Amino acid sequence: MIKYSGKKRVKCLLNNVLEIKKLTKSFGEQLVLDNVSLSLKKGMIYGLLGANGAGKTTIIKSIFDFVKPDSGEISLFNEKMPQSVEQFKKIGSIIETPVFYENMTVKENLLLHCDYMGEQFKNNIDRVLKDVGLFNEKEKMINQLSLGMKQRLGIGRALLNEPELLILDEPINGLDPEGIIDFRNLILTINQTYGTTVLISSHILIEVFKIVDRIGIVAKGKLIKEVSKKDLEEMDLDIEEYYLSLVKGGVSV
Ligand SMILES: Nc1ncnc2c1ncn2[C@@H]1O[C@H](COP(=O)(O)OP(=O)(O)OP(=O)(O)O)[C@@H](O)[C@H]1O
Repeated sequence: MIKYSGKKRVKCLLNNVLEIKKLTKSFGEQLVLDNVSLSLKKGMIYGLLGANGAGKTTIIKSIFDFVKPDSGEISLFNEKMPQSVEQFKKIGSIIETPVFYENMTVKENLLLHCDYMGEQFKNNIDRVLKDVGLFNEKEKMINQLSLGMKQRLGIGRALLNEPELLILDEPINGLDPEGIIDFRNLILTINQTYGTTVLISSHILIEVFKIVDRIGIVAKGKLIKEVSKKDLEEMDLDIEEYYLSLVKGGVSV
């Protein structure tokens, strides 16, 4: 099903692809990130889980330098920020709602993305469109797509450059049940085939939990807990109950 031209990457849980240390950010009086540290090893799928307004998007925007942290340090592929454009080209991303040129077709939008990311990725356009179920819509204008179709296209665009790191902010928002299942299978296949590292932020706990290796729970700007899925499963804990016990702060888990 998925056949990118990139070399098959070996899953290796040794190197940190992303490392965030003691990130702090305030907007005016509001402390939005409070000393957040986390790291993603190569090949890991990491779920950043938290309520609306918890700070997930601000963490992600800081990785791309769209938000300037007040303090802290971010390293991508073992290099400290600020990053070169070439480093960012190793990433595929969705940040908030994917934005497209509305008066261009699906295919034209992806071609434009390749102008920036690399001409060689034009060969991937048909494949990613098939992978996200939009091959038959490739000549449609963006303004003819439904919300869920735009979300699928955002996922396709994020995969176009055969990224080493995928950063997906709320990727399943707007997807129908079939779209969510397709998304899950697609991410797992890419991760297992190419060793692609994945960071997914979401407030849809159960769905994201199905595919992650590790979760970090963000509440009110703090990373209040990191735990591996394996450990949670061994403790026989339900992700929703676990999450609620942590954010309500009553139970020590
Ligand atoms: N540019 C900004 N100026 C002022 N406040 C901001 C700005 N960006 C985010 N915030 C505030 O920072 C807090 C965290 O927002 P953020 O978007 O990071 O949360 P989130 O966890 O991604 O939420 P959601 O799940 O709703 O997307 C919120 O209270 C938000 O209002």
